[in-house]
Amino acid sequence: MIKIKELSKVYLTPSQKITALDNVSLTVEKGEIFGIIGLSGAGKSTLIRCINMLEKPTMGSIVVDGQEITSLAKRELRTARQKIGMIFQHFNLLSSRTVFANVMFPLEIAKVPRPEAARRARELLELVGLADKEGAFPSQLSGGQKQRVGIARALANGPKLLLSDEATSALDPQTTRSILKLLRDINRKFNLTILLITHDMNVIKEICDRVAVIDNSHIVEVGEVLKVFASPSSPTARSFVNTVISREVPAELLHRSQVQNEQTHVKLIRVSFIGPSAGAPVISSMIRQFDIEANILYGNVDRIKDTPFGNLALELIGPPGVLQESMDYLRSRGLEIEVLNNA
Ligand SMILES: Nc1ncnc2c1ncn2[C@@H]1O[C@H](COP(=O)(O)OP(=O)(O)OP(=O)(O)O)[C@@H](O)[C@H]1O
Repeated sequence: MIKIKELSKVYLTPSQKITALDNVSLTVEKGEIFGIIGLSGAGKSTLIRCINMLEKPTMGSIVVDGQEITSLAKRELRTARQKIGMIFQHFNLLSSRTVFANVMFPLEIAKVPRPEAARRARELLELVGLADKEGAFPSQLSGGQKQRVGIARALANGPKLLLSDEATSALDPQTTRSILKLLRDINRKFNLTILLITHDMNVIKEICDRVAVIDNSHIVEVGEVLKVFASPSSPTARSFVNTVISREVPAELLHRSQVQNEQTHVKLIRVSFIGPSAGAPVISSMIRQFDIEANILYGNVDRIKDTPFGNLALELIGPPGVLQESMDYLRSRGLEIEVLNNA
């Protein structure tokens, strides 16, 4: 649905040259919810504005739904934009228009005949759960309701792609969850591709299929959300994952000696497991099979989208060869293992 190749964006200000995106390549598949996460200033908004054709890239190519958008003429640009819906952090509703008239707005611009436009606007308000608010003005709505209007408006022209620019950042956690659930329902119902940018790893965890981590104008990691949570490979991804799930092992445990004596070593490992194959039976069968001692230091089970995701820190004590065999065994059963006291 989106193919970005070697995209760069440099802003020229009177005093300096700012590279907001540097050689970014990325593919978003049709029907997926793709999240881009990064700290403030990383380049997220610039990326979404390039995809939305609000910003012209300095270099590189962006293909949306088979069409190269970086070289479109004005008229083609208008038509291409109608295939892309967008929702915003601060909703961007027209305050002088009612809820109904806000949803009608893009349909008026697209010159859809009024009866058809009105039917579509009402259908969309029904879809977002605001059928009873069509005569209200934005100032009479809560934040969550305003974003629902924003979503209805973004869907008015039947876009193939929905872009979300920090759409839940101004909302409380409960409202955030309800808006994310609505986005997921819409994604499933219409097989609509959603690209969202956020600085909140909870948003990624809640609804995204894949995530790209952007740091300092570069994409530093891309992968399935479960995979990135289980084994983040870049320091930036690791610190985002740590904001959501506790993966920290107390320093005093990390610095304990690895060697009790020649025959008895200590390995501190982190085990991650994904899906219904909970880790516990695998761990207990490891303990039965190998002559080692295993102490659980901490453990938790979380959910990423609908999939259970567990994290366990274990201290394994035994002969070095047997420790290695037991870790190989865990890996052979599909668990991710990270040795924490390798120093
Ligand atoms: N119009 C502009 N002119 C000059 N510099 C800009 C412009 N827009 C963005 N920048 C700069 O480009 C870099 C990336 O900004 P961008 O807004 O894309 O980051 P971001 O990840 O979206 O941050 P935030 O989460 O704070 O919105 C920053 O250094 C920013 O100051």
